[in-house]
Amino acid sequence: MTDPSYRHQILVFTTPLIGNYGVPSNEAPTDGYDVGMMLESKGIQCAGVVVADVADRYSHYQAVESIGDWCKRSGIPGISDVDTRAITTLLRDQGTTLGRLAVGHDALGPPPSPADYWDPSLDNLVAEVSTTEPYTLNPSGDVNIAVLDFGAKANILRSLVRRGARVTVYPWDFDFNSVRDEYDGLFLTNGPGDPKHAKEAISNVRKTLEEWDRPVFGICMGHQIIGLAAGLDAYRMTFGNRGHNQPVLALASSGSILAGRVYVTSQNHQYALTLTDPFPEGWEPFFINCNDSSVEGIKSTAESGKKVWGVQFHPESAGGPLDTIEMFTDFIQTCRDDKVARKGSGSGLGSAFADIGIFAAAGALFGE
Ligand SMILES: NC(=O)CC[C@H](N)C(=O)O
Repeated sequence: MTDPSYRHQILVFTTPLIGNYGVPSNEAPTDGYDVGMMLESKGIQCAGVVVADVADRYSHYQAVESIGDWCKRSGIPGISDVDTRAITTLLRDQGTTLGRLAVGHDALGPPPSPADYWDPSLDNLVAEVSTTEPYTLNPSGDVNIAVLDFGAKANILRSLVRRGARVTVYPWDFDFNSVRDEYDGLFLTNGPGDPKHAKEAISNVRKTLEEWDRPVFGICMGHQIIGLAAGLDAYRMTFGNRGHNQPVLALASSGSILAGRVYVTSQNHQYALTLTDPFPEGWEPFFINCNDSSVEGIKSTAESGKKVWGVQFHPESAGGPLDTIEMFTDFIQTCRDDKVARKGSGSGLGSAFADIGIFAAAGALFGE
């Protein structure tokens, strides 16, 4: 509910009982990074919630209020005691659709005309959720990472900072090219809506990809922006991919140590990059979704001399499986090795991201 990529969406929960753990406080971050402790952003981002059975009585040692009180305090409507199985069946047949919440007379009266609905996908939602001012987290970090904020989930920022990075977050339309030489790497975040609306970001990132050879990593919207900047197209999916159990295959052709294995991932997206053959020069597909064969990742080819990766899924997955969390470790380590190599004190460091072995330290997967 607090993932900014869900901005303006009504969420229908398929789990029948919602709210029994209550809602935790996001205040007083004890991790010191000032992105909040628990939630994925400062508050509820979705437009409404639909649940079968809402728990008014909650029980969890970290809970401070019920989901009902939280929604009320946030001005977000919720509806319960509806048959979410029937709604899910409908959505699974016709795909994601425009909708409204109505009770009493409103629900019984004549349905609104299509013109009464606002389609959020027609607007640039990124501009609504991005930071308006740059800010820096962990100023003493040893590797300098710039983040373009399309609606960042807090756990992306936590995942960068926890690995020792100094992180400066810029508004979505900031031209990173004006400061790029100060940075060891660029990160592009997730974000809501149709990626094609973020035109300024696409053209800025295109320039970066053409002229800069330091590491770039993008997640979800960030991956779509990299793809559009690289010359791929994007389309609106009928169903989108959501939930915490989306299987993705690392393609054998990617030449990566990950190749040929399937990872379970957390996802929330409605748009996807179009799979073309051939891919634009200098690029190759990295991951493919095992359920619907959609593009789940792209990377720069070894021959291109670049170190750029985009993944449609969420390696930072809060909550969700941690199969791919080490992509953050490898991104930061690649930036660090690259920095050392640039300073001339490295010897053969800066090996390609995908070859370091995302899963080399299997134990670390469980240490996160
Ligand atoms: N989580 C995301 O970044 C979503 C990306 C984009 N808004 C989509 O729906 O495809």
